[in-house]
Amino acid sequence: MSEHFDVAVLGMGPGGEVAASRLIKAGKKVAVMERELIGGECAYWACIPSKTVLRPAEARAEVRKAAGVSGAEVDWDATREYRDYMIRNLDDSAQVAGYDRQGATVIKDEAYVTGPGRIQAGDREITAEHIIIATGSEPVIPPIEGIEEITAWTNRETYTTHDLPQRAVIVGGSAVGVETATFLAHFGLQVTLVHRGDLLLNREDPRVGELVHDYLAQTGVDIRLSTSAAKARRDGEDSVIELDDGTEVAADVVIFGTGRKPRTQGLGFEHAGAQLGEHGQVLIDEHARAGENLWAIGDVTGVMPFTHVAKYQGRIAADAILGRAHAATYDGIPRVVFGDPEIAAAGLTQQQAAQRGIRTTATELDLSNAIARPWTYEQDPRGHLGLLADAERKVLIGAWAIGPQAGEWIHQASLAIRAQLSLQTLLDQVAQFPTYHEAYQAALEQLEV
Ligand SMILES: Cc1cc2nc3c(=O)[nH]c(=O)nc-3n(C[C@H](O)[C@H](O)[C@H](O)COP(=O)(O)OP(=O)(O)OC[C@H]3O[C@@H](n4cnc5c(N)ncnc54)[C@H](O)[C@@H]3O)c2cc1C
Ligand SMILES: NC(=O)c1ccc[n+]([C@@H]2O[C@H](COP(=O)([O-])OP(=O)(O)OC[C@H]3O[C@@H](n4cnc5c(N)ncnc54)[C@H](O)[C@@H]3O)[C@@H](O)[C@H]2O)c1
Repeated sequence: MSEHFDVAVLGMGPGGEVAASRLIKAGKKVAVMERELIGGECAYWACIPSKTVLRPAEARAEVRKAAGVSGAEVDWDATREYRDYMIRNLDDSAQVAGYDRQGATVIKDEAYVTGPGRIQAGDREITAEHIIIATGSEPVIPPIEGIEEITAWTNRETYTTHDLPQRAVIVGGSAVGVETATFLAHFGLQVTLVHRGDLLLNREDPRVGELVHDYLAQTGVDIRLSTSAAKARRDGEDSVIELDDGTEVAADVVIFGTGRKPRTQGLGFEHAGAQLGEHGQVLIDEHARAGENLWAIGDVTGVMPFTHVAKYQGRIAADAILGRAHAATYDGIPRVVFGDPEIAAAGLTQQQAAQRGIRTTATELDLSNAIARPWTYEQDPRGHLGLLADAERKVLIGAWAIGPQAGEWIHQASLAIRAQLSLQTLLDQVAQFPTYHEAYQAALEQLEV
C-alpha cells in the first residue's frame, strides 16, 4: 500500500534540506528521502571538510606574514580530529532524529520515480502531491587507459583520508584542483597539478588564472598546464600518470578534480515529466519548476553548482509550492575558491560581457598600492581587485578579487551587481578605514566611464 505526502524531497543535500525544512515549518506533510547521509556531498565530502582542512594552513600563513608573531605549525592529527567532528564522523543519526522530531517521514533509501507523483524507495511506495528532485551530482573521471591499476581518489577519499600520502598528482585545475593542491601543499606533500587548460580556473578572467598560478607555485605546487592525463600505470608502490606532452609523473595517489555531472541517470525522472538537457541536467524555469508539480534544485539542475545556489533554489521551490512564488535570478552570485589567498568573483567575465554585446570598461587594482589594510594585515601584502562595468548603463556587471578574506569582501560587488546599483552610488559609499572594502572606492575612482 502506498503512503501519501504533500511533498516528497528526493535527496537531502543542502538544497533538499532547505526546501524540506521550509515546507515542514509551513505545516506540510513531507517525506525526505536520502540514499546515503542527510547533509549530502557538501556536509561530509566536499565544502565542509575541505574548508576545515584548509583553515589551519591559512592560519599558519597569517601568523608567518603578520609582523611580531611566530611559532604556528600545522598538525595533521589534530586537523583530522576536528575534520571528523565537522563531518559528524559520517553519521547522520542526529539529522534523522531531527527530521523525525519535526514530524517528517525519513526514508533512508534510493528513490526512483515511477510516474507523476509516484516514487518507489526500496519496498515502499510513495505518492506525493509535489516531488522535489535534489539528487545532486557525481564526479566525472576521464576514461584513462590503465586507471584501474592506480590509486585514484576523488574528493571523497581526499577529504576523509586518515593518513596523508607524501606525493599527489591532481588532475584538473578548477575549484577542486586549486583547493586540494593548496591543502596538500600546505601539509607538506609534493603536489603536481595537471590541467588541460592554458590557465588555472579558466572560466574566470585570465588575470585571475595568472595570479592564482603565481600564488600556488609559491606554495611549491608543480603546475603543468595545457596537458591532459593520457594513460595510467602502476610501478611498484607508485601510481604513474603519463601526460599527453610525453612526460610522466609518479605519486602515491592520483586525485581527480575533473568536474561533476548531474545525478539523473536511471532515476526515472522522465516518468514524472522532467526533461533533461545535453549534460543530463534537469531543465527548470525561474521557479525551479521542472514539470507539473515537479521541481528540481541544486547541482542536478546544472545551474551554478554551488551550495549557496542549491539552498537558494530550495527556498524558491518551497515558496512556489507554498503559493508565494517569486522568480530566481542568478546575477551577482559569488563564486569563491578557498585558495591561499582566497579567490572570489561575481557577475560576468569580460569574455561573457563581450559575447552579450555589452560595451564595457574595466580596471584592476593592486591593493598594496592603494589602501592601508593589506599593510596592517600582513607583511609583503597580497591583494588584487578587478571591476567590470557596463559603460552605457554605468553599473557594475562583474568583479573578481584575490587576497585575504576575498570571499568575504566580494559580497559588496555581489550586491551591487545584483541590485544594479549605479557607479555613482558605489562611489558615494563610505567604507570603514582601514578595511579591504576600501579597495572598491579606489578601483571605482580609476574606472574610466
Ligand atoms: C570538493 C568539493 C568542495 C566543494 N566546496 C564548495 C564550497 O566551498 N562552497 C560551495 O558553495 N560549494 C562547494 N562545492 C559544491 C557543493 O558541494 C554542491 O554544489 C552542493 O553539495 C550541491 O548540493 P545539492 O543539494 O544539490 O546536492 P548534494 O550535496 O550532492 O546532495 C544530493 C543528495 O541526494 C542524494 N541522492 C541522490 N540520488 C538519490 C536518490 N535517487 N534517492 C535518494 N537520495 C538520493 C545523495 O546521496 C546526496 O546526499 C564543493 C564540491 C566539491 C566536490
Ligand atoms: N569553493 C567552492 O565553491 C567549490 C570548491 C570545489 C568545488 N566546487 C564545485 O564542485 C564542482 C566540481 O569542481 P571541479 O573543479 O571538479 O570541476 P570543474 O568542472 O569546475 O573543473 C574541472 C577541470 O578539470 C579539467 N579537466 C577535465 N578533464 C581533464 C583531464 N583529463 N586532464 C586535465 N584536466 C582535465 C577541466 O578542463 C576543468 O577545468 C564545480 O561545480 C565547482 O563549482 C566548488
